[in-house]
Amino acid sequence: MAEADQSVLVAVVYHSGYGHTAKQAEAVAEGAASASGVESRLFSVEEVDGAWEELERAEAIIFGTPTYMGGPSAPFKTFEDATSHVMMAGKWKDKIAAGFTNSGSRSGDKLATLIQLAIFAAQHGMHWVNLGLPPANHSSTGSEEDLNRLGFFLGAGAQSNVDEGPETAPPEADLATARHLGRRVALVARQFASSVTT
Ligand SMILES: Cc1cc2nc3c(=O)[nH]c(=O)nc-3n(C[C@H](O)[C@H](O)[C@H](O)COP(=O)(O)O)c2cc1C
Repeated sequence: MAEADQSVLVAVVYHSGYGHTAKQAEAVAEGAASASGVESRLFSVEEVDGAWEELERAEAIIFGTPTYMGGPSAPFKTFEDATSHVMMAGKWKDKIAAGFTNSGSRSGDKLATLIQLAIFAAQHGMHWVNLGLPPANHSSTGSEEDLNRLGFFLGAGAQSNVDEGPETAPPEADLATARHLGRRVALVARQFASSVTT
């Protein structure tokens, strides 16, 4: 945990097969770093083997994966399974956690992925932070530009048209929603770190 004069660390661990969820992950990390006194680090699951110590040092870890076949992608699940030794040692207990996912369809069963990420965090004894935005784009005055246009509560959702590359998908509204989640987690982590007494 950070000392009073140290910056709070928010780590983002993600998988992305084709680059779309990577864009969402970058936005989450950018949002986290926008909070003063907070440093964010981005790790793909492919590079996580060199990052265990840094993850242990982090006040918060935000998990992100594309939704494949109605759940986290296989590489992300491999990462989850690789954390069993971390879980047994209680190394992430009482850290802050949150999650995000991106997929091709508006729904695409993304909620199942967010629920799985929340269960994963709970198995580690982490404290789950939700999205904290009202559902948008659900009335005649809503639009595709709204924050949380896909209407999730548990975490951040994004939707990438399957015929577009990561240069244009997911759209800006979903990236702004991701930035919101990163900043929200950073503020909670900062508050949590400052209130920890020994
Ligand atoms: C194996 C596979 C399974 C997929 N399953 C779903 C799904 O269940 N729901 C959905 O909406 N999109 C699904 N998609 C589409 C991806 O979620 C979508 O293309 C996403 O943007 C990919 O993110 P990435 O570029 O980060 O890998 C699937 C794609 C693949 C390759």
